[in-house]
Amino acid sequence: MTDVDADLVIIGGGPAGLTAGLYGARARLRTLLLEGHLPGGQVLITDWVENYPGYPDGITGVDLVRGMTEQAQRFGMAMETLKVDAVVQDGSLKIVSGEGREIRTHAVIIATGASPRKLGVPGEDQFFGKGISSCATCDGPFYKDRVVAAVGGGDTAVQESVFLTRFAGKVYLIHRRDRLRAEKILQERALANEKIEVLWDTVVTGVSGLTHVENIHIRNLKTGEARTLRADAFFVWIGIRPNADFIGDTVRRDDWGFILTDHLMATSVPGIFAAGDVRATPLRQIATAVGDGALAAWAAEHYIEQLVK
Ligand SMILES: Cc1cc2nc3c(=O)[nH]c(=O)nc-3n(C[C@H](O)[C@H](O)[C@H](O)COP(=O)(O)OP(=O)(O)OC[C@H]3O[C@@H](n4cnc5c(N)ncnc54)[C@H](O)[C@@H]3O)c2cc1C
Repeated sequence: MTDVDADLVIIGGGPAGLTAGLYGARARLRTLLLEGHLPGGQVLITDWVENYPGYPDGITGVDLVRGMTEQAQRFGMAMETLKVDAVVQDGSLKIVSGEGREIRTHAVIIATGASPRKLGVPGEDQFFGKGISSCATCDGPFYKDRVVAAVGGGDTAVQESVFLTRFAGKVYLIHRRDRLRAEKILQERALANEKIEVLWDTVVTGVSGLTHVENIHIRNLKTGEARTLRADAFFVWIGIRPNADFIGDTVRRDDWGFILTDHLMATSVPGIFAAGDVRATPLRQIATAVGDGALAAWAAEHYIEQLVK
Protein backbone atom coordinates (compact mmCIF):
# COMPACT_ATOMS: atom_id res chain seq x y z
CA MET A 1 0.00 0.00 0.00
CA THR A 2 1.21 3.54 -0.79
CA ASP A 3 2.95 5.32 2.04
CA VAL A 4 1.07 8.26 3.56
CA ASP A 5 1.88 10.99 6.09
CA ALA A 6 -1.28 10.19 8.06
CA ASP A 7 -4.02 7.60 7.62
CA LEU A 8 -6.72 10.16 8.31
CA VAL A 9 -6.56 13.95 8.01
CA ILE A 10 -9.23 16.04 9.68
CA ILE A 11 -9.56 19.65 8.58
CA GLY A 12 -10.95 21.92 11.30
CA GLY A 13 -10.71 21.68 15.08
CA GLY A 14 -14.23 22.54 16.26
CA PRO A 15 -16.39 19.98 18.07
CA ALA A 16 -16.94 17.94 14.88
CA GLY A 17 -13.21 17.72 14.06
CA LEU A 18 -12.12 17.07 17.65
CA THR A 19 -14.65 14.26 18.01
CA ALA A 20 -13.57 12.75 14.69
CA GLY A 21 -9.99 12.99 16.02
CA LEU A 22 -10.91 11.13 19.20
CA TYR A 23 -12.65 8.34 17.30
CA GLY A 24 -9.95 8.16 14.61
CA ALA A 25 -7.19 7.88 17.22
CA ARG A 26 -9.09 5.25 19.21
CA ALA A 27 -9.49 3.27 15.96
CA ARG A 28 -5.68 3.29 15.90
CA LEU A 29 -5.53 5.32 12.70
CA ARG A 30 -2.62 7.74 12.43
CA THR A 31 -4.89 10.76 12.80
CA LEU A 32 -3.79 14.32 12.06
CA LEU A 33 -6.03 17.31 12.74
CA LEU A 34 -5.25 20.56 10.90
CA GLU A 35 -6.64 23.75 12.42
CA GLY A 36 -6.22 27.19 10.88
CA HIS A 37 -6.47 29.13 14.15
CA LEU A 38 -7.07 27.72 17.63
CA PRO A 39 -8.88 24.45 18.33
CA GLY A 40 -12.45 24.99 19.53
CA GLY A 41 -14.14 26.67 16.58
CA GLN A 42 -17.30 28.63 17.30
CA VAL A 43 -17.50 27.19 20.81
CA LEU A 44 -14.48 29.29 21.78
CA ILE A 45 -16.63 32.41 21.38
CA THR A 46 -19.61 30.91 23.21
CA ASP A 47 -19.71 32.23 26.73
CA TRP A 48 -21.93 29.59 28.27
CA VAL A 49 -23.23 26.29 26.88
CA GLU A 50 -26.26 24.88 28.65
CA ASN A 51 -27.63 22.40 26.10
CA TYR A 52 -24.66 20.05 25.75
CA PRO A 53 -25.63 16.80 27.50
CA GLY A 54 -23.73 15.80 30.61
CA TYR A 55 -23.32 19.29 32.10
CA PRO A 56 -26.54 19.90 34.06
CA ASP A 57 -25.33 23.29 35.31
CA GLY A 58 -23.80 24.32 31.95
CA ILE A 59 -20.15 24.81 31.03
CA THR A 60 -18.13 27.61 29.47
CA GLY A 61 -17.35 27.14 25.78
CA VAL A 62 -13.63 27.38 26.53
CA ASP A 63 -13.75 24.58 29.12
CA LEU A 64 -15.86 22.35 26.88
CA VAL A 65 -13.48 22.48 23.93
CA ARG A 66 -10.40 22.30 26.13
CA GLY A 67 -11.72 18.96 27.40
CA MET A 68 -12.46 17.75 23.86
CA THR A 69 -8.96 18.69 22.67
CA GLU A 70 -7.18 17.05 25.62
CA GLN A 71 -9.26 13.88 25.30
CA ALA A 72 -8.49 13.45 21.57
CA GLN A 73 -4.78 14.15 22.12
CA ARG A 74 -4.61 11.71 25.03
CA PHE A 75 -5.59 8.92 22.64
CA GLY A 76 -2.95 9.93 20.11
CA MET A 77 -4.54 12.47 17.75
CA ALA A 78 -1.81 14.75 16.35
CA MET A 79 -2.62 18.40 15.75
CA GLU A 80 -0.98 21.09 13.60
CA THR A 81 -1.79 24.72 12.97
CA LEU A 82 -2.35 24.92 9.23
CA LYS A 83 -4.93 26.69 7.10
CA VAL A 84 -5.86 24.26 4.35
CA ASP A 85 -6.43 25.73 0.90
CA ALA A 86 -6.87 22.61 -1.25
CA VAL A 87 -7.71 18.92 -1.23
CA VAL A 88 -6.92 16.98 -4.41
CA GLN A 89 -7.05 13.32 -5.45
CA ASP A 90 -3.93 11.43 -6.52
CA GLY A 91 -5.11 7.94 -7.44
CA SER A 92 -6.64 6.56 -4.27
CA LEU A 93 -4.71 9.08 -2.15
CA LYS A 94 -5.78 12.54 -1.10
CA ILE A 95 -3.32 15.42 -0.94
CA VAL A 96 -4.21 18.11 1.57
CA SER A 97 -2.27 21.34 1.16
CA GLY A 98 -1.89 24.79 2.63
CA GLU A 99 0.80 27.32 3.55
CA GLY A 100 3.31 25.52 1.31
CA ARG A 101 2.84 22.14 2.99
CA GLU A 102 1.46 18.95 1.40
CA ILE A 103 0.10 16.01 3.39
CA ARG A 104 -0.68 12.64 1.78
CA THR A 105 -3.47 10.64 3.32
CA HIS A 106 -6.01 7.87 2.68
CA ALA A 107 -9.06 9.74 3.90
CA VAL A 108 -10.12 13.28 4.74
CA ILE A 109 -12.83 14.60 7.04
CA ILE A 110 -13.83 18.20 6.33
CA ALA A 111 -14.99 19.77 9.61
CA THR A 112 -14.32 23.42 8.84
CA GLY A 113 -17.60 24.72 10.25
CA ALA A 114 -19.15 28.00 9.31
CA SER A 115 -18.70 31.76 9.71
CA PRO A 116 -21.22 34.53 10.37
CA ARG A 117 -23.03 35.94 7.34
CA LYS A 118 -22.81 39.62 6.57
CA LEU A 119 -25.80 41.93 6.09
CA GLY A 120 -24.23 43.65 3.09
CA VAL A 121 -25.26 47.18 4.14
CA PRO A 122 -23.24 50.41 3.90
CA GLY A 123 -20.83 50.87 6.79
CA GLU A 124 -20.68 47.16 7.68
CA ASP A 125 -17.14 46.58 6.43
CA GLN A 126 -15.92 50.02 7.54
CA PHE A 127 -17.01 49.52 11.14
CA PHE A 128 -16.20 45.82 11.51
CA GLY A 129 -14.02 45.67 14.64
CA LYS A 130 -14.98 49.29 15.41
CA GLY A 131 -18.26 48.52 17.12
CA ILE A 132 -19.54 45.85 14.73
CA SER A 133 -19.03 42.29 15.94
CA SER A 134 -20.43 38.76 15.86
CA CYS A 135 -18.89 37.77 19.17
CA ALA A 136 -20.70 38.88 22.33
CA THR A 137 -18.25 36.99 24.55
CA CYS A 138 -15.31 38.84 23.03
CA ASP A 139 -16.81 42.33 22.72
CA GLY A 140 -19.87 42.52 25.00
CA PRO A 141 -17.88 43.49 28.13
CA PHE A 142 -16.67 46.69 26.39
CA TYR A 143 -20.20 48.09 26.45
CA LYS A 144 -21.00 48.31 30.15
CA ASP A 145 -24.13 50.42 30.69
CA ARG A 146 -24.15 51.43 27.01
CA VAL A 147 -26.79 51.03 24.32
CA VAL A 148 -26.16 48.23 21.83
CA ALA A 149 -28.11 46.87 18.89
CA ALA A 150 -28.24 43.36 17.46
CA VAL A 151 -29.84 41.88 14.38
CA GLY A 152 -31.28 38.38 13.89
CA GLY A 153 -34.03 36.12 15.19
CA GLY A 154 -32.47 32.65 15.53
CA ASP A 155 -30.94 30.87 18.52
CA THR A 156 -27.63 32.71 18.42
CA ALA A 157 -29.17 36.20 18.10
CA VAL A 158 -31.62 35.65 20.92
CA GLN A 159 -29.25 33.83 23.28
CA GLU A 160 -26.43 36.31 22.75
CA SER A 161 -28.72 39.33 23.14
CA VAL A 162 -29.66 38.04 26.58
CA PHE A 163 -25.96 37.59 27.33
CA LEU A 164 -25.28 41.20 26.27
CA THR A 165 -27.70 42.46 28.95
CA ARG A 166 -25.12 41.44 31.56
CA PHE A 167 -23.14 44.47 30.41
CA ALA A 168 -25.25 46.79 28.28
CA GLY A 169 -27.89 49.11 29.73
CA LYS A 170 -30.15 48.50 26.73
CA VAL A 171 -30.21 46.03 23.84
CA TYR A 172 -32.26 46.61 20.70
CA LEU A 173 -32.91 43.30 18.92
CA ILE A 174 -33.81 44.04 15.31
CA HIS A 175 -35.72 41.31 13.50
CA ARG A 176 -37.19 41.34 10.01
CA ARG A 177 -40.22 39.20 10.91
CA ASP A 178 -43.02 39.43 13.49
CA ARG A 179 -41.85 36.38 15.45
CA LEU A 180 -38.51 34.91 16.49
CA ARG A 181 -37.16 31.61 15.17
CA ALA A 182 -35.13 30.73 18.26
CA GLU A 183 -35.83 27.84 20.64
CA LYS A 184 -38.91 28.67 22.73
CA ILE A 185 -36.97 28.66 26.02
CA LEU A 186 -34.56 31.26 24.61
CA GLN A 187 -37.43 33.42 23.29
CA GLU A 188 -39.10 33.40 26.72
CA ARG A 189 -35.92 34.67 28.38
CA ALA A 190 -35.38 37.43 25.83
CA LEU A 191 -38.97 38.63 25.85
CA ALA A 192 -39.02 38.70 29.67
CA ASN A 193 -35.78 40.71 29.84
CA GLU A 194 -36.49 44.37 30.59
CA LYS A 195 -33.27 45.52 28.95
CA ILE A 196 -34.21 44.01 25.57
CA GLU A 197 -36.48 45.83 23.14
CA VAL A 198 -37.37 43.81 20.04
CA LEU A 199 -37.93 45.89 16.93
CA TRP A 200 -40.23 43.66 14.86
CA ASP A 201 -40.64 43.72 11.06
CA THR A 202 -37.53 45.87 10.84
CA VAL A 203 -34.43 45.73 8.64
CA VAL A 204 -31.07 47.43 8.98
CA THR A 205 -30.21 49.69 6.05
CA GLY A 206 -26.82 50.99 7.19
CA VAL A 207 -24.39 51.76 9.98
CA SER A 208 -22.65 55.09 10.47
CA GLY A 209 -20.40 56.94 12.88
CA LEU A 210 -17.23 58.96 12.98
CA THR A 211 -14.53 56.44 13.85
CA HIS A 212 -16.74 53.93 15.68
CA VAL A 213 -20.36 52.77 15.40
CA GLU A 214 -22.74 55.54 16.48
CA ASN A 215 -25.92 55.06 14.45
CA ILE A 216 -27.89 52.10 13.14
CA HIS A 217 -30.22 53.02 10.30
CA ILE A 218 -33.39 50.94 10.21
CA ARG A 219 -36.65 50.67 8.27
CA ASN A 220 -39.95 49.14 9.31
CA LEU A 221 -41.11 46.78 6.57
CA LYS A 222 -44.80 47.18 7.40
CA THR A 223 -45.02 50.97 7.75
CA GLY A 224 -42.02 51.92 5.60
CA GLU A 225 -40.87 54.27 8.38
CA ALA A 226 -37.11 54.90 8.41
CA ARG A 227 -35.34 55.92 11.61
CA THR A 228 -31.92 56.01 13.23
CA LEU A 229 -31.03 54.29 16.48
CA ARG A 230 -28.19 55.68 18.63
CA ALA A 231 -26.04 52.68 19.60
CA ASP A 232 -22.42 52.15 20.63
CA ALA A 233 -22.15 48.66 19.16
CA PHE A 234 -23.89 46.47 16.64
CA PHE A 235 -23.90 42.65 16.74
CA VAL A 236 -24.77 40.76 13.55
CA TRP A 237 -26.31 37.29 13.97
CA ILE A 238 -28.20 36.59 10.75
CA GLY A 239 -26.95 33.08 10.07
CA ILE A 240 -23.81 31.46 8.81
CA ARG A 241 -22.02 30.48 5.62
CA PRO A 242 -19.92 27.31 5.26
CA ASN A 243 -16.11 27.55 5.39
CA ALA A 244 -15.82 25.43 2.27
CA ASP A 245 -14.42 27.73 -0.43
CA PHE A 246 -11.16 25.77 -0.45
CA ILE A 247 -12.91 22.60 -1.64
CA GLY A 248 -14.47 24.33 -4.65
CA ASP A 249 -16.62 21.92 -6.65
CA THR A 250 -14.52 18.85 -5.80
CA VAL A 251 -17.46 17.60 -3.73
CA ARG A 252 -21.17 18.22 -4.28
CA ARG A 253 -22.62 21.16 -2.34
CA ASP A 254 -26.10 22.62 -1.95
CA ASP A 255 -27.25 26.03 -3.25
CA TRP A 256 -25.80 27.77 -0.19
CA GLY A 257 -22.44 26.00 -0.45
CA PHE A 258 -22.98 23.48 2.38
CA ILE A 259 -21.43 20.06 1.61
CA LEU A 260 -23.90 17.29 0.77
CA THR A 261 -23.34 13.97 2.56
CA ASP A 262 -25.15 10.70 3.10
CA HIS A 263 -26.14 9.49 6.57
CA LEU A 264 -22.58 8.22 7.13
CA MET A 265 -21.08 11.65 6.33
CA ALA A 266 -19.70 10.45 2.96
CA THR A 267 -19.48 13.18 0.30
CA SER A 268 -19.75 12.62 -3.45
CA VAL A 269 -16.02 11.69 -3.49
CA PRO A 270 -15.01 8.32 -1.96
CA GLY A 271 -12.67 8.88 0.98
CA ILE A 272 -13.76 12.48 1.60
CA PHE A 273 -16.22 12.92 4.46
CA ALA A 274 -17.79 16.05 5.97
CA ALA A 275 -19.05 16.66 9.51
CA GLY A 276 -20.64 19.47 11.53
CA ASP A 277 -21.80 22.91 10.46
CA VAL A 278 -20.04 22.74 7.08
CA ARG A 279 -22.42 20.08 5.81
CA ALA A 280 -26.02 20.40 4.67
CA THR A 281 -28.02 19.56 7.81
CA PRO A 282 -31.18 20.92 9.43
CA LEU A 283 -29.62 21.47 12.89
CA ARG A 284 -26.25 23.06 13.59
CA GLN A 285 -25.33 22.60 17.23
CA ILE A 286 -22.43 21.26 19.28
CA ALA A 287 -24.30 17.99 19.97
CA THR A 288 -25.00 17.39 16.27
CA ALA A 289 -21.41 18.32 15.29
CA VAL A 290 -20.09 15.80 17.81
CA GLY A 291 -22.39 13.07 16.45
CA ASP A 292 -21.34 13.85 12.87
CA GLY A 293 -17.67 13.71 13.85
CA ALA A 294 -18.01 10.27 15.45
CA LEU A 295 -19.87 8.85 12.43
CA ALA A 296 -17.44 10.40 9.94
CA ALA A 297 -14.44 8.83 11.71
CA TRP A 298 -16.19 5.47 11.85
CA ALA A 299 -16.99 5.67 8.13
CA ALA A 300 -13.43 6.77 7.32
CA GLU A 301 -12.03 3.82 9.29
CA HIS A 302 -14.15 1.38 7.24
CA TYR A 303 -13.22 3.13 3.99
CA ILE A 304 -9.51 2.78 4.83
CA GLU A 305 -9.97 -0.89 5.79
CA GLN A 306 -11.42 -1.55 2.30
CA LEU A 307 -8.41 0.16 0.69
CA VAL A 308 -5.83 -1.96 2.49
CA LYS A 309 -7.63 -5.30 1.93
C1 LIG B 1 -22.08 32.83 19.44
C2 LIG B 1 -22.48 31.38 19.26
C3 LIG B 1 -23.13 30.72 20.29
C4 LIG B 1 -23.49 29.36 20.13
N1 LIG B 1 -24.10 28.72 21.16
C5 LIG B 1 -24.36 27.39 21.07
C6 LIG B 1 -24.92 26.68 22.17
O1 LIG B 1 -25.18 27.25 23.24
N2 LIG B 1 -25.16 25.35 22.00
C7 LIG B 1 -24.89 24.68 20.85
O2 LIG B 1 -25.09 23.47 20.78
N3 LIG B 1 -24.35 25.33 19.79
C8 LIG B 1 -24.09 26.67 19.86
N4 LIG B 1 -23.55 27.33 18.79
C9 LIG B 1 -23.32 26.58 17.53
C10 LIG B 1 -22.08 25.68 17.66
O3 LIG B 1 -21.00 26.43 18.18
C11 LIG B 1 -21.72 25.09 16.29
O4 LIG B 1 -22.82 24.36 15.80
C12 LIG B 1 -20.50 24.15 16.39
O5 LIG B 1 -19.37 24.84 16.90
C13 LIG B 1 -20.16 23.55 15.03
O6 LIG B 1 -18.99 22.79 15.16
P1 LIG B 1 -18.05 22.45 13.92
O7 LIG B 1 -16.95 21.62 14.47
O8 LIG B 1 -18.87 21.90 12.82
O9 LIG B 1 -17.51 23.84 13.37
P2 LIG B 1 -16.79 25.10 14.04
O10 LIG B 1 -17.08 25.18 15.48
O11 LIG B 1 -17.16 26.24 13.17
O12 LIG B 1 -15.23 24.78 13.87
C14 LIG B 1 -14.62 24.75 12.61
C15 LIG B 1 -13.12 24.93 12.76
O13 LIG B 1 -12.50 24.78 11.48
C16 LIG B 1 -11.45 25.72 11.34
N5 LIG B 1 -11.23 25.97 9.92
C17 LIG B 1 -12.06 26.60 9.03
N6 LIG B 1 -11.52 26.62 7.80
C18 LIG B 1 -10.31 25.99 7.89
C19 LIG B 1 -9.28 25.69 6.96
N7 LIG B 1 -9.38 26.04 5.65
N8 LIG B 1 -8.16 25.04 7.39
C20 LIG B 1 -8.05 24.66 8.71
N9 LIG B 1 -9.00 24.93 9.64
C21 LIG B 1 -10.12 25.58 9.24
C22 LIG B 1 -11.96 26.95 12.08
O14 LIG B 1 -10.87 27.78 12.48
C23 LIG B 1 -12.70 26.31 13.27
O15 LIG B 1 -11.86 26.16 14.39
C24 LIG B 1 -23.18 28.68 18.92
C25 LIG B 1 -22.52 29.36 17.88
C26 LIG B 1 -22.17 30.70 18.05
C27 LIG B 1 -21.45 31.43 16.94
